[in-house]
Amino acid sequence: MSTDVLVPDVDYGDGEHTSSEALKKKWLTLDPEDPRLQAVNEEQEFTPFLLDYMRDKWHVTDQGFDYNVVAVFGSQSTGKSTLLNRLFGTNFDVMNETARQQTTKGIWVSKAADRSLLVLDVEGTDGRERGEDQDFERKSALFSLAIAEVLIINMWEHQVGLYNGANMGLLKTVFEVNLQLFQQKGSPKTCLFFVIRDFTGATPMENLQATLMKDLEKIWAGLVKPAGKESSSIGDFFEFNFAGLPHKIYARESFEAEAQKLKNRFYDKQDPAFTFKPVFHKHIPADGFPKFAESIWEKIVSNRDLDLPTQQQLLAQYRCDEIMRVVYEGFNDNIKGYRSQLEAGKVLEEMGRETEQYYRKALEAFDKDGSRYNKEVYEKKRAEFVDKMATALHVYYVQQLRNLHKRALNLFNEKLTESLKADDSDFARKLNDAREQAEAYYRSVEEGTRLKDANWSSDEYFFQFKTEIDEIAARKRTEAMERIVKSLERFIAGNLTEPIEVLLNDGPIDVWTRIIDAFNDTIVEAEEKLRKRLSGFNSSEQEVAASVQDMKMEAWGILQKTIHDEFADVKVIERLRHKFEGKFRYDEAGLPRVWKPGDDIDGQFSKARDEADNLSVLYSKIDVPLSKLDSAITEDERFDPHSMVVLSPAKLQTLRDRFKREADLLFVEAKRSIVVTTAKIPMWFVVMTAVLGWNEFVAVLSNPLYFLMLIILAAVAYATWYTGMAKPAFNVARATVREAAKEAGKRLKEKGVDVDGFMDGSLIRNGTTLAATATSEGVKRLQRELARSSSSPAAYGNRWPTENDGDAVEMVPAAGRSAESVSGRRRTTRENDCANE
Ligand SMILES: Nc1nc2c(ncn2[C@@H]2O[C@H](COP(=O)(O)OP(=O)(O)OP(=O)(O)O)[C@@H](O)[C@H]2O)c(=O)[nH]1
Repeated sequence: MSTDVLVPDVDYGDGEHTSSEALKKKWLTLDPEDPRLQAVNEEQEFTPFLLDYMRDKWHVTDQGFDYNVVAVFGSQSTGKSTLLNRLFGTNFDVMNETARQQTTKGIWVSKAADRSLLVLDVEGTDGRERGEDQDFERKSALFSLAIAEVLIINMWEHQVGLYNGANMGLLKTVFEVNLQLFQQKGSPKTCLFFVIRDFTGATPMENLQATLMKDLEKIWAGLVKPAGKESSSIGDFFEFNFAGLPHKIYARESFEAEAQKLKNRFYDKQDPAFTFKPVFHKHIPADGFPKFAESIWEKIVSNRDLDLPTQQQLLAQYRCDEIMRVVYEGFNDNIKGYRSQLEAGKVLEEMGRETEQYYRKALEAFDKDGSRYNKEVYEKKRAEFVDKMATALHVYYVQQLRNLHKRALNLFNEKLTESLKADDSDFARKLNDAREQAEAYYRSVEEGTRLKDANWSSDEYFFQFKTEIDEIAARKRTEAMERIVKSLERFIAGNLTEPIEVLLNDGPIDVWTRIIDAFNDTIVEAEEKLRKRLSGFNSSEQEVAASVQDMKMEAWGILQKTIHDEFADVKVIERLRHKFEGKFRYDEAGLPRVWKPGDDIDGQFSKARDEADNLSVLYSKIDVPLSKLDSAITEDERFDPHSMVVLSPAKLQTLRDRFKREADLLFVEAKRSIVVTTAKIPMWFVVMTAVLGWNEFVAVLSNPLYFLMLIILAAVAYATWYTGMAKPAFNVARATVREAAKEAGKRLKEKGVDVDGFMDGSLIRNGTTLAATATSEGVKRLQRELARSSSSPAAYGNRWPTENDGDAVEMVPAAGRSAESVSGRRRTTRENDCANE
């Protein structure tokens, strides 16, 4: 992870804003090749480039706590810069010997060669240029004390023992401020490293050291200490090191040798006198150092209370926020691609595994940098960070659950439909299998998507999912049961339709008993089938009983419908006529009757008619006791006792009337057939023909030519009849005769002969000579019969004619086909009459 952080605009200390861009512009005169940086300029402004230098030029920001800070203090032109350059390989400006002017202005910072060590070269104290103004040296001392682990106090040997020359006044300030800055127990100590320049050795170092310590103790004793720190010693807050450096010019070799030894104390960790002890470290992570240093300086400059622990906490907050922001950006870049896919309704099965990785990586990166800061702040910020990432992921989790919900439901639907494709058997097991698969899929994707650290609950979503599965299952179950019932309905209908039709056609006296028996047998069988099929539904006995009950009522409905269909008007009339004709038109042997004069047509008619009428009465209702029906049907509230009535009385009467009209026609037909038969060949005509034509008959038989012609004519007649050409031939002949007659009539008329009677044409129009040959007596009988039979239903007021009704009846028109038929026959009769006349 990168901890690259731009110089912020906000001072985290108290919210005071700094325009870093403006500041940067002002500072842009920097030489990019210069490895040094002026941290604080003469106007007491802090550089906006410290982070850039530390990160890009010195590469220190990623060092965590593995870096050190050293600052040098001392009077002006005491060789401080020379010392730092010699010890740390820096290139701070060194005073020109000839000018003897102050060279270091403000505070400069550079990185030591070959080591993560920041070196601060501080403007010399007692400077001629600043005169009596000690403000800057106090501020710079405070600043150095706050951020540096080691303060090198640079002084000439001859200054030891002098209050001002040894900077004792400044040190007093340092001690006082230190007491405020590092009040808390366990706060880091600071190392005060006294380097005695131009050390001659005349006074042993131990003596110089003792003198200095005596002066320092004296200053410490004179300090007003804060409450709780009254008895604290100087050693509680500082450690002291001492070193002497011979004259740089007059004892060059010794200077170099001692300088090398001194360098080792800053570089060599194995050196027992190694300066940078962990206890001196200020615990500011390298990446937070620029901001920390800046905020400290701003506090100092603005003369506000400088509470270092608070500053450290604030820095921790600031840095943790910064780290969080940077890390979260990377995390968000990784996960944002899922959004569009989820919104498109996809189920991303790998998303959970991947987001978990991104989450772990981000947390690791945050921990790496954030954990170096104040623990309390870091942990708080970490929790915030975890929450932030989890919140972002939870949105995806919920969307995933929504998509998953649909996908798993589809899966359930598909599985169930597929398994029920063959049949509905084992419905409960198939349902359970499909449900288990869908739920397992839901669970596995849900678990895979859930962030391990989060305690998200999917219970509500899962409950909703299960509820919908239940709804689908219930629907599928209903559908499957409906299919079973449907197939049973087909079975019931198939079992009932034909037997009912046959029974109704036969019309035995116990027709209803037999129909109900067939019905009862069918529902017993259907119940058995239903129970068997429902056994795969894991239904309770109560549910099964309810289904059986429904099935029985359904069966009852089917029976009624079947009966209803069978009792359509046409069918009832057909059956009655069938019954009637069976008795009236056929004899006991089943042969068609040929009515002859003297036959008891009326008797047969009455008998057949009564039988048919009885049948219509039998049909009128399902004539069985209710007890014969399954009590489950008769006791059901849906059962209507009126459903036993097949034909309402009014309907029955209408049908009877219609049938009677048809029966009447048959009766008339029968009567007419006798008239026709009778009218066909009158006996006297036969006798007269035999008598008058005896000679011709004998002549034909005795003459071979005539006889041959007779045979030929007979053969032609037979062939014509046999090939079905008789009627066409007859029509042709009739048309020819008619035309010939017309022609003849026309010619006769032209010659003045009256031919109207001849042109009447009734003989020809009737197409039969039989009517012409019928006797007027026969025709009169036919007329009587027609008049009597045609008028019977209306004339007798819907009752059958009796012996007393007499012949004189009123003619009434009959409806429908019967009426046409009757009127047609009336016409025929009138025409016959005309012919006879
Ligand atoms: N006598 C003596 N002179 C030294 C020593 N080291 C450096 N000088 C000289 O002292 C003069 C000042 O040196 P600087 O290193 O510039 O001193 P400084 O304390 O950094 O000066 P400012 O930054 O102006 O405060 C230079 O002319 C050096 O040559 C030393 O050990 N002894």
